[in-house]
Amino acid sequence: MIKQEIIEDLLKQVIYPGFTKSIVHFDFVREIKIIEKEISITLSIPSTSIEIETQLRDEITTRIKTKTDMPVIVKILKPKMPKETSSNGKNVLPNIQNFVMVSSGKGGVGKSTTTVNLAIALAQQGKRVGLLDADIYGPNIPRMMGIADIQPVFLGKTIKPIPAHNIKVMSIGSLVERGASLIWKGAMVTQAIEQMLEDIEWGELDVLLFDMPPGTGDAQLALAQNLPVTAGVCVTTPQKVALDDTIRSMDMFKNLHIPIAGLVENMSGFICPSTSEEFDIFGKGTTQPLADAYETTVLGEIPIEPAIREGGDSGQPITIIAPNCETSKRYQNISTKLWNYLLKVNEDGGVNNEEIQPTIF
Ligand SMILES: Nc1ncnc2c1ncn2[C@@H]1O[C@H](COP(=O)(O)OP(=O)(O)OP(=O)(O)O)[C@@H](O)[C@H]1O
Repeated sequence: MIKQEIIEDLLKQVIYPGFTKSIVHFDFVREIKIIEKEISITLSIPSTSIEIETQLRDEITTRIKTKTDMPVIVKILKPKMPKETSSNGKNVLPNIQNFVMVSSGKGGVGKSTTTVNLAIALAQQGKRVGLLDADIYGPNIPRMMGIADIQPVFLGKTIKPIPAHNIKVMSIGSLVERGASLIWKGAMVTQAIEQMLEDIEWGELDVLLFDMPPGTGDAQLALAQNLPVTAGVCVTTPQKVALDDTIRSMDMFKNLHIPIAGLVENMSGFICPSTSEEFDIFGKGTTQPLADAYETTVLGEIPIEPAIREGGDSGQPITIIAPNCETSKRYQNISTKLWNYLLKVNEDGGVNNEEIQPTIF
C-alpha cells in the first residue's frame, strides 16, 4: 500500500493555479486518508472558480496515478459564492466602499506613478486606502512603494497586503516569479485577476485603487465583472500622438459602464528644479477637448519633474518626501476631486455591473 509521505510529496508538486507555490505550501491540504483500497484527499481552497477546482482535481489524480493504481477521491471545499443581488450585479469585495480603476491608453505615460501618488494623497486625507497592482505585464508598484524586497505573508488560505506609506498594497509582481507574467494571456489573465480579488485579505477600506495594465484588455473586463467599479481615471500625456490611445481607454470605461471621474494630464509642462519656473514642453492643455467630448473633467495637470521619477525609483514618492511642494499639492487636489466624485456616484445610487456579466449559454 502506498505510504502517506509519498502522497504528501506528490502534493507538494501541485502548484496552485495562477501562483508559483504548491497547495501544501499554501496550507490548502486538509486531510489525506488511505482507507483500504482508496485514497481520499480533502483540500480547502479560497477560490470559487470551477476551472481551478477541475485543474487541481486533475493534477492531483494524475500525479498520484504515477505511483499507485488505487482509486483517488479528491474533495475540494470552496468558499460560498459571494452575495450577488439582481440590483447591484456582482461584488466580491463587499467590505470596500469604492473601487477606482486607473487606466491609460498606452504604457509609459505615468499611470503607476499617478496611482501611487493619488493613493498616498487619499491616505494623507484620512481615508483607508488599498492599492492593487494589477499590471500583470509590468508590475512596478512594489518598487515605487519601497516594498520590492518584502514577501507577502500567507494566512492559511489568504494573503495579507503589505503596509507601505499608510496604504495596504498588493501586487501581482509580489505573487508571481519575475518575468512569468509576460507570457500570460486571455483566460489566464482573467483567472489571475479573479484570484487576486478573492485571495487578498483587505479588511475594510474606503477606497481600493487598481493600477491596470495599459490598454483595454481582459484584466479590465475581469475586474469590472467582479466589482462595481465606482470610477475610472484615465492618465494621459499632452502629446497629440497619445490621443487615439486615450480615446480607446475612455471608450473602454463607457463600454464597461464605469463612471469616468476624469483625466489626469501627466508630464504636462516642466518645473525647473532650480528656479521652480514652469516650461511647456510637449504642449499643455490638449486633454481638455477630450474631457469635454466624454462629458468629464481634467482632474489635474502634473508636470514633468525629476523628483517624481526619483521618488518612484527610491520607493519614497514625491507626496511622501515633499508633501508641500507644488506637484504634491496638485496630487492632493486631484485626489480631493476624485473623492468628491466617488461620493457623488454613491449618492446617485452607486454602480451596477449587471449588464457586463458573462453570458452563460
Ligand atoms: N510627471 C513625471 N515627471 C517625471 N517622471 C515621471 C512622471 N511621471 C512618470 N514619470 C516616470 O516615467 C516612467 C514611467 O512611469 P510609470 O511607470 O508610472 O508609467 P506607466 O504608465 O505606469 O507605465 P507602464 O504601464 O508601462 O508600466 C517612470 O520612470 C516614472 O518615474
